[in-house]
Amino acid sequence: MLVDPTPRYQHLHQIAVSATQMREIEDRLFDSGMPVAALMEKVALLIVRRLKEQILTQFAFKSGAKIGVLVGPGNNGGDALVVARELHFQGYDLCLYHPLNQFKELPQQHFNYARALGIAELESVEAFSECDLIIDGLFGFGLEREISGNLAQLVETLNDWEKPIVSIDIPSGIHTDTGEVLGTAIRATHTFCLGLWKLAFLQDAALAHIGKAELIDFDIPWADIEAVLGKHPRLHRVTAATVKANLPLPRPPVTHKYREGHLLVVCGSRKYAGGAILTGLGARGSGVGMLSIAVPESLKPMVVAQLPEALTIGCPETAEGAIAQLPKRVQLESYNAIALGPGLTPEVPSLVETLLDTETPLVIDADGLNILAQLNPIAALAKRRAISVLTPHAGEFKRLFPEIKGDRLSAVTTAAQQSNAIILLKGSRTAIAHPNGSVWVIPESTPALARGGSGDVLTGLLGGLLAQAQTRELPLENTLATAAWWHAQAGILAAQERTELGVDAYTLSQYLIPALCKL
Ligand SMILES: NC(=O)C1=CN([C@@H]2O[C@H](COP(=O)(O)OP(=O)(O)OC[C@H]3O[C@@H](n4cnc5c(N)ncnc54)[C@H](OP(=O)(O)O)[C@@H]3O)[C@@H](O)[C@H]2O)[C@@H](O)CC1
Ligand SMILES: Nc1ncnc2c1ncn2[C@@H]1O[C@H](COP(=O)(O)OP(=O)(O)O)[C@@H](O)[C@H]1O
Ligand SMILES: [K+]
Repeated sequence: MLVDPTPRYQHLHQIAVSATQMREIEDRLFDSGMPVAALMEKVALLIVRRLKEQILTQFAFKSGAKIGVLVGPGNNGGDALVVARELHFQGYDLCLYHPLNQFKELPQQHFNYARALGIAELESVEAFSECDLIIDGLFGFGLEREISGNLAQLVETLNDWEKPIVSIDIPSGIHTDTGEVLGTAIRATHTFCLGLWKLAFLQDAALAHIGKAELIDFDIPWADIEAVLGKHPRLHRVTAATVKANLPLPRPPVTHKYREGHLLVVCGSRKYAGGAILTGLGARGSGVGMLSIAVPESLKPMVVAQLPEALTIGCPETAEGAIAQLPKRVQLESYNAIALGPGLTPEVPSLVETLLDTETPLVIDADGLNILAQLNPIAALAKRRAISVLTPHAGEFKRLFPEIKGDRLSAVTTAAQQSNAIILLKGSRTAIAHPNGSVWVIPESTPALARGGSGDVLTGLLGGLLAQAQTRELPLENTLATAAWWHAQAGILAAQERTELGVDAYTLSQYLIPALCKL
């Protein structure tokens, strides 16, 4: 079974669908006998309820407030017309604008009734300038081509006013799957996503348009979801519920430090010493049983001062102060995981080649990725027998996989399949793709993390959890998703307490444990 219907709410938030999948699921509902008009009515009433609870109270709109409704030709417009009718009955001052003259049959009926009720119809969008709130029911998941000409102008005019805009299902102009702006798109302050999360809500490209997002559950039967997505959906929205079941907690009462994972961090150079410290602090936050840190010999006293619990390995260094090689006594196979990259400098490719040759799971970041990019990454990774987790940001991703184009979710999926490695593509909505095709996305984060060093903390945290997962036999996919979710939550908590400007990478590492306590 994909889902147990009892905790519906939890499971509903762990999946997301494409426009095609949504249409297939809806068709199953209609084929089973649910009347389209009844569903539209139900959805619209749920929207009205949340509008009143959330938005109309938030902006202290009394009944009588003026609300403009932008109505499109399809069912998205139909939803908007039912919402308009209900708000009209509840005493709000409604006006409609429908820029396209044709309607599908059901929206046409709702339009006729709205007209019969005397709801005002506007000749142009300009009159919306007097509205307190605008509802966007222009296009939903049926939009397939670019918005252009007068329609595009209209959308831009609405955006320029910077009024509160509530989009129904998806901001009009956003591609439901890729999140791309098709010509132009509504910049909503709130979006009510209907039924199931659409992929666009997990794409960086759409985020500036979505505003605050909320899912409106209209009781799609699980059997229909499962029939379309399969028993094991490939796309996972990572939530607190995913994570709770996959932390290396509680620890067994009888254990010892090596049974709780031994991570080797290979990071830092004289030029970029901080990378080693931040990666070490991320690893410390993971609770890993034993932490070893290999750094250039000259950095050893600094690392000992910052991370006294770690076993610090001083390495021979180049004239520039990069690690030249690992000391011979270091047995790479004795570690449960190795995290490498932050602060290494691109100077010594042979170091990365040595690490790639091991049969120990690797987390590769930053300069580790830059070196890998020069080595023909696909060939280098194909030779590996153990797990490789690559953690590129968008720039590093391009250097590693210059041929792969397309939206973030499909690009990261392709990269994992081509390279036979796990690719964690960092960004506002970090996505982790596995060679078997499954993708895990972190749906909630904070721009406070857009700051030098936050990725280094993630590398350490990932490495530490991966090492623990190896000894505790925790599921790999869930473990990596847990690390990325936890990192984002630490950022969110730190930003709540210290503002988005108060989340430097060191501070972020100090919020890992408080974020866990909150969970
Ligand atoms: N089924 C249900 O009861 C439920 C459905 N729901 C709601 O239905 C929505 C999906 O409805 P939908 O399939 O009717 O598509 P929608 O997004 O309204 O737009 C399609 C229309 O726009 C037109 N058009 C497209 N692009 C255009 C362009 N660039 N410029 C101009 N025109 C363009 C296109 O024209 P055509 O391509 O056919 O020429 C077509 O007429 C969904 O998002 C949700 O809100 C939910 O409430 C759940 C219950
Ligand atoms: N706008 C954003 N919203 C949420 N998270 C972000 C945003 N920008 C960056 N991040 C996160 O911050 C981290 C930055 O990592 P990275 O780019 O490697 O920086 P560095 O190498 O300086 O540590 C990643 O985890 C990324 O997902
Ligand atoms: K819309």
